[in-house]
Amino acid sequence: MNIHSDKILILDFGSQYTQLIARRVRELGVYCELHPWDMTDEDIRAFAPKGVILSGGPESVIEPNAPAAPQAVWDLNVPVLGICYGMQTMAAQLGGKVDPGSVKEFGYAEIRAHSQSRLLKDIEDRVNDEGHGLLDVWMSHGDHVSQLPEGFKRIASTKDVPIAGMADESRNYYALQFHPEVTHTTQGARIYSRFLHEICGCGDAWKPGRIIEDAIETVRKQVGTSKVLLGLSGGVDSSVVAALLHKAIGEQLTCVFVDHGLLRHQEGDQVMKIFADHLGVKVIRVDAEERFLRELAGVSDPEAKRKIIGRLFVEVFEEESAKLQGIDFLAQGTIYPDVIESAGGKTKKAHVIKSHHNVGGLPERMKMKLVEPLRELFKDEVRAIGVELGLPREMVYRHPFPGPGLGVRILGEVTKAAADTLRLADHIFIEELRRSGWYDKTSQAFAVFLPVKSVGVTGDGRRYEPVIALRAVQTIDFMTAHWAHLPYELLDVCSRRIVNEIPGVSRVVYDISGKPPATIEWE
Ligand SMILES: Nc1ncnc2c1ncn2[C@@H]1O[C@H](COP(=O)(O)OP(=O)(O)OP(=O)(O)O)[C@@H](O)[C@H]1O
Ligand SMILES: O=c1[nH]c(=O)c2[nH+]cn([C@@H]3O[C@H](COP(=O)(O)O)[C@@H](O)[C@H]3O)c2[nH]1
Ligand SMILES: NC(=O)CC[C@H](N)C(=O)O
Ligand SMILES: [Mg+2]
Repeated sequence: MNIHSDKILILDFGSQYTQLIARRVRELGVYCELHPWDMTDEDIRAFAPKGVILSGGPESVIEPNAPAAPQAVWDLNVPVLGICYGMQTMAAQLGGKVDPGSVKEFGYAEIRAHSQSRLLKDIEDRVNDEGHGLLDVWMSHGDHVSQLPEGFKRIASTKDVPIAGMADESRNYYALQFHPEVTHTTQGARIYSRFLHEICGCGDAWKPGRIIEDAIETVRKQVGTSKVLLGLSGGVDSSVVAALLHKAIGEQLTCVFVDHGLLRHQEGDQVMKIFADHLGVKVIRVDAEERFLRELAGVSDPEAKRKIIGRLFVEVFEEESAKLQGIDFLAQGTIYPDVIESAGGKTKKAHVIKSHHNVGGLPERMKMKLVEPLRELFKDEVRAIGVELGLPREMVYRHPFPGPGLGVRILGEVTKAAADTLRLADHIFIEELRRSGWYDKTSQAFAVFLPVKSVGVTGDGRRYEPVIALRAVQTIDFMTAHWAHLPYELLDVCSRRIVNEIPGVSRVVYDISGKPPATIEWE
């Protein structure tokens, strides 16, 4: 069976949890795609899902012109599951009624499951005296369904909301006011499994091993006997693409790894060791440190620095591909959140906060076709595939590292001396995070070089040297982030080691800014 043959369509009404729904569905072995709620009827029919999930959302169905599910959803003759707003719009569209509640439910709630529902049958945390199942769930709503549509029965209630779940089993329509996709809803995965596997009849073919087989087949068909070029950074996404393409097309793949002198401690050697030595991948290491540093000399504006680095990346790639000749394809590590975000981005009028370096500007000018084997995958799936392909865990689970590297972590002008100092400080910080078990509890952590001098005293001597700032954040999608509350003892060890082991540092500070208002990188 094809891994894409059983697929679920998730229509996004703007909930904070929509991506989480998609991840839960994927974890249960079912392929799904997430599309905006106003997807056209034609596209929905063409997608041919085995079931549809309507997400939650911030709007109220009571307002005029509130978002609604397209007609095709009701005409497809497949099961539909409405979550929160999805339940409310289902009720409103099929002839029921939704009212603003006098009691709003945010957070924990206890659900009482009502008898005979195919969706919730025997799924419970506890049973009450009358034999009804009770579930601990997570709620986040103001409105509620006050009158069931024709043909529906109530399948769940809370003490404040009489209709917290409903179903029309003859048509396979189900709806829940709570969010089964969040981990606080302890039976959430079982509820989704019931919907996907039993009600929609989906299999569980979407698994790392099968995804790899499928991707290999697709790449081979697409590429034929042509040559493919991949920019390999040693980061998670491009590393997994390299391992996958190596398996799919072997010698037809050439990777270009640009050592711009702004990499982490011994990173260049590590990348070469893993890919060229162990995995036998063809990797060209371009030593471009001098060129990058020369062009960056005297430049201190963050955007100007980013633009220079971006341009140099493109130049290096162009030069290398010209040398190789006959390259028809450019491989990229585009992943599903990139696709979702750039689709949403078309209508958004966002400010440019910082221009992320982008190898995506390359293909059109180089007339190469794109190979993007990770386009459908979330980061956790990319990681699972990386492990399956035999990449070392440390590489697959490492924190992301921006393309411009230390260039945006040395504030102001970038110099070799600053890069060397920062590399050492960063290395100490990461080493201590790993030692203490905090590396895996943070999403990204690094050191920043601040070119302000401050006075210190070591032994009996005076120091007048720059400052190192440490930053560690916890985040799911890197769009918002909390600063990590690292233990004082850990910060203490890092601070002492950095000042003792690196002569060019007088002082260490810890960044306690969230995003927003700050960004994760300092420039
Ligand atoms: N030093 C480099 N040499 C060659 N290509 C690079 C380099 N740095 C970045 N790239 C290219 O830019 C792309 C985007 O970088 P990005 O940091 O977003 O992804 P990544 O490095 O693959 O993974 P991660 O997000 O885990 O760091 C990479 O996939 C890679 O193709
Ligand atoms: O490949 C990249 N090229 C870039 O130019 C770039 N700038 C920021 N980042 C990474 O993006 C995430 C969010 O960072 P900010 O909060 O600083 O915008 C964080 O994970 C950053 O490390 C980049 N990644
Ligand atoms: N999380 C949701 O989907 C909320 C739905 C709707 N906005 C309400 O407040 O009831
Ligand atoms: Mg990277």
